[in-house]
Amino acid sequence: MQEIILDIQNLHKSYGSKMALKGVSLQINKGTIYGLIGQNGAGKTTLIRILNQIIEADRGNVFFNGKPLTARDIKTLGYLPEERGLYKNMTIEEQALYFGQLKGMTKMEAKNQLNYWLDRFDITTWKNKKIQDLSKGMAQKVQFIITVLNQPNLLILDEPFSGFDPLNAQLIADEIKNLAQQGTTVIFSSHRMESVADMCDALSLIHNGEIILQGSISEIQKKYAKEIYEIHLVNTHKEQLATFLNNNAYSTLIVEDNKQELKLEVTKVTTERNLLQDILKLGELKLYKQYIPSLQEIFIKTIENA
Ligand SMILES: Nc1ncnc2c1ncn2[C@@H]1O[C@H](COP(=O)(O)OP(=O)(O)OP(=O)(O)O)[C@@H](O)[C@H]1O
Repeated sequence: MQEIILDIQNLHKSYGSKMALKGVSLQINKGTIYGLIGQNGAGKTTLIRILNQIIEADRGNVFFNGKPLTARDIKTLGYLPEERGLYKNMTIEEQALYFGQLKGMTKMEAKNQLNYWLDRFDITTWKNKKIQDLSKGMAQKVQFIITVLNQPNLLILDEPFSGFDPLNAQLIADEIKNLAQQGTTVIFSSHRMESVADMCDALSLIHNGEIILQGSISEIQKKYAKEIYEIHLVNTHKEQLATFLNNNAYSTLIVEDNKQELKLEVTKVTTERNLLQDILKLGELKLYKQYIPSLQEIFIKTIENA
């Protein structure tokens, strides 16, 4: 059975009259990568700041490993904030020792972990470089190392790929997946919806402080895939087509009608009718395919309908 590591119940948070979170609840299983997705201003950072205890919720509960989340748990968290915070005048090693010790590591533990990661990324020669001498992407890599240095149980990453070129973004993505495989639970927050499908096992889509879509990626895709069909027909019977279009059992969009071929996108509104039988009356079938929308399409439609 899956073990729930984080149980967030009915969180509310307002800034003055602005309600940033309006009753957010979600559960995250241990060792999974969980996406927090939403447009700018949706409430993602507010939720993350509550988890990191930078701010307090007005109402609601957070349970970590079955117990209320407290300041003690901070040492077992890793947080990569959207606004990165490294000391420009410190060397990478000084930085690692400083942040490692803040998280309760000994100097030796911090050094060992730093060496492990520098070696893993093949950048051992960087150890005594100052942050001010690094490129933006190099500094991002160091920030990632600092975040995972204490081998956190829960890793919270806010837009982890911003500032990385595609190659380095892939490198970091692989490391995140690797950590999850070893048992680290990862919260991955992003407004870039396309990067989520590849990374996450499950997600919550937040819109105006509320969760409007939630579940595992496969559940979400299955749910949306069920009802939509891509259909191409030739030699269409116009009258029967008109009847079909007016049939309440389907919502039909004509994608293209180029005389030779009619392309339809049909959504089943009820399960009572047999779509294939109905379609076969309309003409000669060239394509009948269940349409699986991309996550990004699902998100955009869900937000539009919210
Ligand atoms: N300190 C604050 N004071 C007042 N309003 C705030 C404050 N922080 C956030 N907000 C408001 O709360 C809402 C949620 O903001 P939040 O930063 O949580 O969104 P987000 O999903 O992280 O957005 P982004 O993707 O742009 O980082 C927004 O309307 C924002 O303007």
